[in-house]
Amino acid sequence: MSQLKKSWVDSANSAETPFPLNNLPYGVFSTADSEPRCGVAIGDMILDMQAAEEAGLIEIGDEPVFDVPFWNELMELGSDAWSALRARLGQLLSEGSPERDAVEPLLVAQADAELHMPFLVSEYTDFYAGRQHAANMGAILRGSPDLPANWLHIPIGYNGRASSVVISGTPIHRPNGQRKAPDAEMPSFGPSMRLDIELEMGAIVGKPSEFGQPITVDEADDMIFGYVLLNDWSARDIQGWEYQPLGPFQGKAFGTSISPWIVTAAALEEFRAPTPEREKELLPYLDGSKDGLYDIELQVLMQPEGADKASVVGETNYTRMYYSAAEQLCHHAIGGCAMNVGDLLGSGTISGPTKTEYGSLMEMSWAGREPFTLDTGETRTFIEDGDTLTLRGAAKGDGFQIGFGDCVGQILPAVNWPK
Ligand SMILES: O=C(O)/C=C/C(=O)CC(=O)CC(=O)O
Ligand SMILES: [Ca+2]
Ligand SMILES: [Mg+2]
Repeated sequence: MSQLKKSWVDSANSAETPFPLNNLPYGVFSTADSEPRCGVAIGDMILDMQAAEEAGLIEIGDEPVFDVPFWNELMELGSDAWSALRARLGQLLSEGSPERDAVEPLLVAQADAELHMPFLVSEYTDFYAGRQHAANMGAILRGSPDLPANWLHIPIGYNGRASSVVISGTPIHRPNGQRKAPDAEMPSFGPSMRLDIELEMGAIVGKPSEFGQPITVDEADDMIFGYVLLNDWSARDIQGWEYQPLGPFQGKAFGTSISPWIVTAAALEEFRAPTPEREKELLPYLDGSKDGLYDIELQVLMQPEGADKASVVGETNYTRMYYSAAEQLCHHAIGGCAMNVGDLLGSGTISGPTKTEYGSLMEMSWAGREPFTLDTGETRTFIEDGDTLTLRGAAKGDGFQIGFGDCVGQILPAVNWPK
């Protein structure tokens, strides 16, 4: 395990900062006097990449890459460019850099910046690859923790909506929709009464695959540019009524929040961890040579409106997944589906074996039957209007961490309908 890499940016040299030189995550920011532009987080500052490129400090490719407010153009240049940029940023920002005087004026305080979507989401797919989550959902909804017959063989997924993916901090209206109580004769329309979160990691595809051409798990692994935290907000009552037999639709289409910084696969490399032992051997096309998960500690926090602090309601680790993002991506493309730069893959809800490790309120409250208590003394089953939900994550190294930046969303009341 490497050590903290020292930077001349003082705030980057602590065990507490999510953004030491070891991390260098990619985001998009604006300030009172600048439009959205690409930036790299370092300590409590952001390096303005557009300004760095204009100043000739960054030269990647033949044409400007940072004249646009998203990271897709860098991704499109391929993995040699990804490595070259990371190495160059390391030079510019490391302790003793001869270029410090040129770089320092291009730093902006994170406190003065607003963060925006770091990349253009091409398409969004969500998986169902957390074993404990799948067992819990079976127990709650179908009376048995037994997994569906295909579960140990296929990373199950559904195609979501890129248009529903939003940056951390975006408020989410409680969705209206159709739902039907089990004993009701007819469905009714109105605000979801079972509004939930899903704790997930999002993998970002940075290299395309060709239409009609399958890929291997190792190729898929190389295609992943980086990761974000992902909250797949879910309306359980809408979902429960609509999703048989074709899968989630409106119940998961009203908002999916992501954390603001793309943490690169390169920064996470030393935190690789294996998938759990296979209970059923996977078909050979799903074999890969690398450990496909990462040791990333994850938390879910909940804060009612007006409460002075958030309560930790769940804590788990990305290593709880059964399938890796590379396996999911390989499976996604195996029949010939083209994968594009900017595709976002949700891992599926991450839950561990004990109640404190559950990644959704559905599980924490066992479908509303067992309310849980916040530090404020209030109880919850599902989300109430005004509640703020936060996902937090970091890979913990020896004296440093690779943090993601929080993935935050507050729930607003449903929009009136009919208007
Ligand atoms: O098991 C069910 O009936 C429902 C499962 C989910 O809603 C989970 C889902 O959307 C995929 C995931 O995030 O794991
Ligand atoms: Ca999900
Ligand atoms: Mg360009």
